[in-house]
Amino acid sequence: MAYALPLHQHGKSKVRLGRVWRDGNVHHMVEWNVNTMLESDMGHAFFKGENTGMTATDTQKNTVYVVAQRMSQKCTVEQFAIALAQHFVLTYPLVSKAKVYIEQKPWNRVQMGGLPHDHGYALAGTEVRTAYVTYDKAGKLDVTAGLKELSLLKTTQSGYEGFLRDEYTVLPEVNDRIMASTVTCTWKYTNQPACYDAAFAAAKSSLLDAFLGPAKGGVYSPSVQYTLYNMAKNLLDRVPQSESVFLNMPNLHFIPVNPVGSKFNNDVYVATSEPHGNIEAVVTRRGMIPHAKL
Ligand SMILES: O=c1[nH]c(=O)c2[nH]c(=O)[nH]c2[nH]1
Repeated sequence: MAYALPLHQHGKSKVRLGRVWRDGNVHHMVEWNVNTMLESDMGHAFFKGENTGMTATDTQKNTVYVVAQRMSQKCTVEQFAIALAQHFVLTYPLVSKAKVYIEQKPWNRVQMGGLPHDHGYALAGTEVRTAYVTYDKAGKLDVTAGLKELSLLKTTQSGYEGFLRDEYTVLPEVNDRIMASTVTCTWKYTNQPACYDAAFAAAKSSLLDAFLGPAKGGVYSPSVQYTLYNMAKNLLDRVPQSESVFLNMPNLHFIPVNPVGSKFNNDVYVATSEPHGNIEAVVTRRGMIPHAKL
């Protein structure tokens, strides 16, 4: 039997990275999901099991981080994709064509009080507003408002230090890291607000303000736990009709990368969502009954 190999290619999929360019206190951040695919003169790998001259997919993944770091000026996803594709073709003699497909997450700089935040981002168009209502024969009405999938990120003003260390602990202590979360929050009303829309707007901005801090400079977070508690307190302060707040905040890790042949320079991160930390709490006004997790 004679066989043909009309197509072969190999690449790395879902190389997720964060890239931060720091211009003084003002930071620019992108999150990219990169997929590479190389067409190359590698028939011998298929026919004979010989890998000579093959650009391993692991090398392709490492190269994504290296080229991301080399983009020393803030660049577009197209410019990065061009640099990466050209690198593969110009570096490896057997590669005839590089195909680079990238998806960019819609992280947008948050506007706070009309000012662009120095280092605070929110994911566009993901947030869902929720309402949970019960009403019984005795005429008792309970209204629990909320939101979910509110994704927030800050490129600095976050750290995590002083935690228990034992033989299972390898996490380094840091006083500067990216903090990102997809917030779920519900709050139960003791009294019904005159306007649910206005109460919702106040609740949402209380969460954003406590997570990100002021547009200029932000606010330091020593942990997701501390920030979560401040977000809940802020909501209780600014929405006087609320009595109990539930918050769930996954800790979506951005892990510093040492690109091959170089060092982490507060610039390139592996963007992950699995596994992730998960922090949640109910915060009430003193004496109030906490509402159940929905
Ligand atoms: O803010 C954090 N809280 C944690 O509980 C935790 N655990 C961890 O590994 N990193 C972090 N960060």
